[in-house]
Amino acid sequence: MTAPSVPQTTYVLTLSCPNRPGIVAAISGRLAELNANITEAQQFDDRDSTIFFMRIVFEITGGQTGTQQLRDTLAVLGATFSMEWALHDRSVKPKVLLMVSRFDHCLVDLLYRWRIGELSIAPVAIVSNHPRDVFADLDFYGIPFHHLPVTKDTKPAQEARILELFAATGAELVILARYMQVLSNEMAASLSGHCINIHHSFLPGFKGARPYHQAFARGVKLIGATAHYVTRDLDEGPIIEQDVERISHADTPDDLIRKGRDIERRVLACAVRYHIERRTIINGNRTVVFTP
Ligand SMILES: Nc1nc2c(c(=O)[nH]1)N[C@@H](CN(C=O)c1ccc(C(=O)N[C@@H](CCC(=O)O)C(=O)O)cc1)CN2
Repeated sequence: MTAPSVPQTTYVLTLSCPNRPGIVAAISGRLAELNANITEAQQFDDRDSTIFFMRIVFEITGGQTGTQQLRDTLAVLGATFSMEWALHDRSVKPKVLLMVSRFDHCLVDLLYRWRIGELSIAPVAIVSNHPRDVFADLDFYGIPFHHLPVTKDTKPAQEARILELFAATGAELVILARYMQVLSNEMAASLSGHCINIHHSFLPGFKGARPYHQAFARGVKLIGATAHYVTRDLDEGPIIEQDVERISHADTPDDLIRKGRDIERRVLACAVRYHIERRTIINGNRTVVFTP
């Protein structure tokens, strides 16, 4: 008769704290006491800010008691080292709220990656400032769609409804998949660290609403896309991922928009994956990204 299998959980621990000797030894020592098996460990010591960053993936056997004991141990470590830490059970798919305006290429790409199991998310809502019929030929696979048109007067109320939806669905990430409304300072603050935007330029170049036309007018030879955490300052948030492609004098603005779609899709998908795999830690107006 086979022994009942003890549940095994894989956790991702991310942390940051003022740098000092002994942090890694203390953490790995405590995890060893809990019979945790570390499978990945990455660290970065930011000399500029003197902050230490770390990401640890480990497996631990044992049910609920294990988790609470683990959290208690980390709380003590956190107090000892003045640590900000987050523990994520890797089997839990993060609930995600997707936002889009008229251009749906990034939304469709994310939904495809989710549907084939490449992106381990749980989409809970799609929000647009345009009506459902703008996306008439798109299948949203039963994900609730919310049409929240935004004008100068309705913006505060519509943003409040988005935050209500965020809370009611238990979402932990908002993805601006070409959502072309500037979020208010209050909205950006409420979603701080939980909202990723795809900007269709290689930031810091060509901020704002029409970057491809700006790029064409400037005559650049490379175009790009940037995924960043959203802050109150438009297109200024901590960058998670960027990519570029070479273009030529022969490319029209429409050519740039076409070539840009592919860059936007892959940059946003990559940034979302890094975020949900807890590979990103915000470091002031920058990020630490522990890439695979
Ligand atoms: N607080 C923030 N909100 C948003 C950000 C951000 O970085 N911080 N990024 C944008 C996305 N974006 C570029 O990536 C962007 C979106 C919209 C505009 C803009 O000027 N919009 C006009 C209206 C345009 C329209 O209705 O089509 C406006 O809001 O007046 C610039 C850049 C998402 N939000």
